[in-house]
Amino acid sequence: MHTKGNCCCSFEDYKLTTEWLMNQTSHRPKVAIICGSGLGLLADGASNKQTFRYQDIPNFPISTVPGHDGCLVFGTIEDRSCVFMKGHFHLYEGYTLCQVTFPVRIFKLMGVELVLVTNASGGICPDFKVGDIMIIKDHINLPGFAGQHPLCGPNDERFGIRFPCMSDAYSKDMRSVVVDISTELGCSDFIREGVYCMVSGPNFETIAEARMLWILGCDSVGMSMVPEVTVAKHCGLQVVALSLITNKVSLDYSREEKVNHEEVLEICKMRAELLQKLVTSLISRFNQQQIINTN
Ligand SMILES: O=P(O)(O)O[C@@H]1C[C@H](O)[C@@H](CO)O1
Ligand SMILES: Nc1nc2[nH]cnc2c(=O)[nH]1
Repeated sequence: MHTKGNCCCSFEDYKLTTEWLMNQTSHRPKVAIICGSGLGLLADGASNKQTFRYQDIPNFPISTVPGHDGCLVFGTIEDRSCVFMKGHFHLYEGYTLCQVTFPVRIFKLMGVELVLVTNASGGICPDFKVGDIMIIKDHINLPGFAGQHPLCGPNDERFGIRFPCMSDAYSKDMRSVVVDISTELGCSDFIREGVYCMVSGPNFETIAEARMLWILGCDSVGMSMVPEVTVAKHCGLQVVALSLITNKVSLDYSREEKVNHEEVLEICKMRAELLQKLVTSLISRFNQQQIINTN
């Protein structure tokens, strides 16, 4: 890869990877699903699967975090060709934001129209319970405030404009479809809506940090997704994002619980089946043209 300002990938890098993948598969996905920590199981329901390990794909970073399998799976759900990222990339792994978001631009060049993101996060809103699924309605890009932003550096107009609008990053129509689906599936008790804040990690929050985030309007906190969503929105993709609340973030010095990654993965396992049903139904609605291009 070449270095261009803050960006380490050129348009040719993106093109080369896209062409390599398109030459290996006959799938032409319109939907990409980015599976967060421990949520790679979401790909298991697909048929006609074709799997590529990240290390075998030109220019692709590799996953270094437990719970992130590190492979790209093409498959069919409800007659719709999809591509799943089993594992995504994080700043705390030492990747640049250009590497973290590399796959999103590959999806764009492949012809993807909708990116469905799942992740794990800690619940800050005191009403949230472990195992709740938060439909993300907005985010706070905390690393972005400090210049760790995936769109810093020369802007490539082939992907999008210099100053993209982010006030509608998470499609309102799609969010209401998720609410409808959760009612049909009888799981609306677990469904919340809220604001996700990205921190770089890798440590979980101090109590003072958690209190600050709550005052700032954050309902949950995690270490991913915002760069991918920003790049997806920049290049005109629709986005829907679901965050699994895997732990409650402590706002109180008297609380004894200590969060750890194993607990995060355990809760992901517990909710993987429900998330899979939600994701499948969402793809099928997309398939029925109910929510396509209505952003
Ligand atoms: O990769 P995601 O954002 O789903 O997972 C969160 C953030 C860290 O990677 C990990 C910490 O347990 O969970
Ligand atoms: N930053 C952060 N990321 C998480 N991912 C899962 N839980 C948490 C959490 O409590 N804090």
